[in-house]
Amino acid sequence: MLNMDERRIQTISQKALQALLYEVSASPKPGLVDRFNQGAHADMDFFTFMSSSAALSNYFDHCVTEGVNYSGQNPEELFQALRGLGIDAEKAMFKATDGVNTHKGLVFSLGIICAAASCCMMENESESVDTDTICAKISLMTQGLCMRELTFMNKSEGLTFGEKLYQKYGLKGIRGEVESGFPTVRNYSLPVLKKLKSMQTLHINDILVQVLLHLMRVNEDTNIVARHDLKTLKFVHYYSNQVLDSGGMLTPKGVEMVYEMDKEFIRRNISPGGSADLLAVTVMFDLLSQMN
Ligand SMILES: CC(C)(COP(=O)(O)OP(=O)(O)OC[C@H]1O[C@@H](n2cnc3c(N)ncnc32)[C@H](O[C@H]2O[C@H](COP(=O)(O)OP(=O)(O)OP(=O)(O)O)[C@@H](O)[C@H]2O)[C@@H]1O)[C@@H](O)C(=O)NCCC(=O)NCCS
Ligand SMILES: Nc1ncnc2[nH]cnc12
Repeated sequence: MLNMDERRIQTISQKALQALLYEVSASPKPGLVDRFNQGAHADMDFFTFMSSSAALSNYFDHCVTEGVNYSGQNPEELFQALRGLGIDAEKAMFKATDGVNTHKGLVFSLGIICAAASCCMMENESESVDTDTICAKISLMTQGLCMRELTFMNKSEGLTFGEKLYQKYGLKGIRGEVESGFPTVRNYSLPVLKKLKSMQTLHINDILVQVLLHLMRVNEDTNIVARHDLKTLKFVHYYSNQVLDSGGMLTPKGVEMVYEMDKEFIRRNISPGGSADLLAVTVMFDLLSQMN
């Protein structure tokens, strides 16, 4: 039987599911799956993401519980306990999507955030916990991850894209983002989300697309580099800047440019999947910060 505090902590997993659903629903997202089209993806659509999200809901509950179980203990052990859950969740995702990778990045990122948030809430005996505290815990949980899995990796076969891209370009991808406590979210996208929400005139859909553009102009998205190269990543940064300079989702001209950008990305087969993931992470931190 859960007591009041534990029931409250369990709502963290609902926020993770909401973050997944908000991310895929925001439209139009250049090159990504959304309510309007499949973006630069032949093998998945909006409904694939619904199936995947539903399949992951139990996983987030388990991560929250693990965070509670490991409160007051070594954060690195909490991370190790999560990895088995993450691998099982990836299997559940692939089963629900007939083998398509919809949420691999978010299984990793949101799983860690769920566990870190519940762990911090238990340790601080508080009903809410701020983003900096959760991110500091995440850094402790994952410290040494890049060195262990990228710098001193000693396998030469069966490398994931993330591992190959580190070897080729030195990009740390999602591991670097997590180990540093999500600096791209804390420094760029979360302040933009909070500012746009405080204006109280914009629809949440347009706010989310605008936040995505801000992410796309700075994020070292290994998903783009895996399909293309560093030049294409620079092109995405440049293009996102141009659209934001015209106002993005905040002006009629900017909105026109976002639709044009979607067509151009589909034509060029560009999918900013890493930025989509960080959009969901941004939403998650915002929802957690409103929990009190
Ligand atoms: C630790 C792992 C998650 C790392 O996996 P990997 O070595 O593959 O690492 P990365 O490539 O660096 O990243 C994995 C996914 O993270 C997303 N991502 C990339 N860059 C960033 C970034 N800068 N910030 C945030 N997130 C980022 C990205 O996910 C999105 O893309 C996915 C689609 O990818 P894919 O199918 O490869 O690409 P497509 O182009 O669509 O394929 P084709 O159509 O061309 O065939 C999608 O999922 C988005 O979410 C990266 O893909 C992992 O290996 C691991 O350890 N897993 C075990 C589970 C675990 O430990 N869990 C821990 C529990 S907390
Ligand atoms: N909406 C989306 N479209 C394509 N890849 C994604 N990865 C995470 N969200 C995505």
